[in-house]
Amino acid sequence: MTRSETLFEQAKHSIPGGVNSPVRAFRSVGGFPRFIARAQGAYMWDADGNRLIDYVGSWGPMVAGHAHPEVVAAVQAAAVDGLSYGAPTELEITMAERICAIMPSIEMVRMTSSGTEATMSAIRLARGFTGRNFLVKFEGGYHGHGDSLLVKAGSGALTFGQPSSPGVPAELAQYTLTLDYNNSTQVREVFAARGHEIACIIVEPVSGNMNCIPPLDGFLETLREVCDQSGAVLIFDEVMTGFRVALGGAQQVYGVKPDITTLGKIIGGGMPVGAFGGRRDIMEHLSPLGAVYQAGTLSGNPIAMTAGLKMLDIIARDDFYAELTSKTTYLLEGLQQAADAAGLPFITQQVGGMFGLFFTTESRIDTYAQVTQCNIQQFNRFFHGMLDRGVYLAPSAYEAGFVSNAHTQADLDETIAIAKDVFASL
Ligand SMILES: Cc1ncc(COP(=O)(O)O)c(C=O)c1O
Ligand SMILES: N[C@H](C=O)CCC(=O)O
Repeated sequence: MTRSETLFEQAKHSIPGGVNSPVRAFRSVGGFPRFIARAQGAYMWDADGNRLIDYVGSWGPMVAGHAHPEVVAAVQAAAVDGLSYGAPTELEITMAERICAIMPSIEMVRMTSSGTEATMSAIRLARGFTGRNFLVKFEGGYHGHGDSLLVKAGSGALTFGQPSSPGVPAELAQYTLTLDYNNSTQVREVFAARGHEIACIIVEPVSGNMNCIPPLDGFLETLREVCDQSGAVLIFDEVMTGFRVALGGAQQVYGVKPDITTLGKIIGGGMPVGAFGGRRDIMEHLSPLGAVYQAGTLSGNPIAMTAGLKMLDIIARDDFYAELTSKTTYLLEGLQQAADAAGLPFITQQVGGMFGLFFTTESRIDTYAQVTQCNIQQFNRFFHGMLDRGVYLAPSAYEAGFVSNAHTQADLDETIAIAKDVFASL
């Protein structure tokens, strides 16, 4: 057995499924997860010493590469001043002001310790603000594991066959209305019938938890319109897309302004962080100003704020996103050519530094139903072929992939050359 296999067996005795987050267990693709010993730039090294070119990037946060020297130095310097105070700091003001400057739809923001907390808190706030109970989400959309949001959810919830988790009371789940992503007609119909009961729509503006699916023209605009007409709150869950598809997130790319935005991943520079923010008149309903309660012992943690602020410095530099986007495009064009040469039905989709790989005869994928029709077995064989040769892709056909600016031309070329071999072997 390899060291990773041995560790996995050991882990299963004391950690449910051997992992602290289900997708890591590789159940969707089969085999055993690689236990990671260290990471630097575009690479991770597993417990057996294998170097892996990484296109997961801790599920998004590592947009500038692993262990970026500036982030590491900032964290080391901050740590000697204390790890947590449970009292306000100037760093938190700097972080809030930076977020508000980057995303003009955000007038006030509150930090949390995870994306899940951010989305849970955002929907509670929307319910408290509107006095309504129902929320709209989209099938295959994943917004963390808050009860109201674990209904027909994406990501690991989808691949483990339990998109609607046991443990979520039916009485609560009934308030979650789940519609089809990219289906504007259905959204209009539901709002025409029940708009007065709906507190909010929560949407991944680019869907990244059922592979990578950009919004169709007019879809996000329709969400904005029905919310304006009904008084519902429009929540863009940009935990994944924020600072990933562009500095200002999907709302910058598509020019649609949400009422509330949820953030996470990149904003923590690799530390556990989330945030939610938006219109001042809504945010002022939060405790201690307003009656909607929300709190966190480690919220605004000084080390996390330091890492996140350094990350914001790095990604705000000239051409960061032009470079990230062109690297991603280069990779995907290379993969497409390699698949074409092998005669395989395969397409890719991309928004900024985020991408999707689909084994399909379709020319594009716009819906959850289409994703489920893709050749998942072929993806799984591709995944293992790449992994065996040193390329680490997301271990599921229902996850997006991520490029970082630490990926060099040589890394991308190496990945494409490996993919040529693997496609030919499928
Ligand atoms: C779009 C989206 N929202 C929310 C979350 C939840 O974030 P976290 O895993 O930090 O709780 C995730 C990722 O897991 C996500 O991709
Ligand atoms: N798709 C999820 C995050 O975006 C995967 C991360 C996890 O659940 O561990």
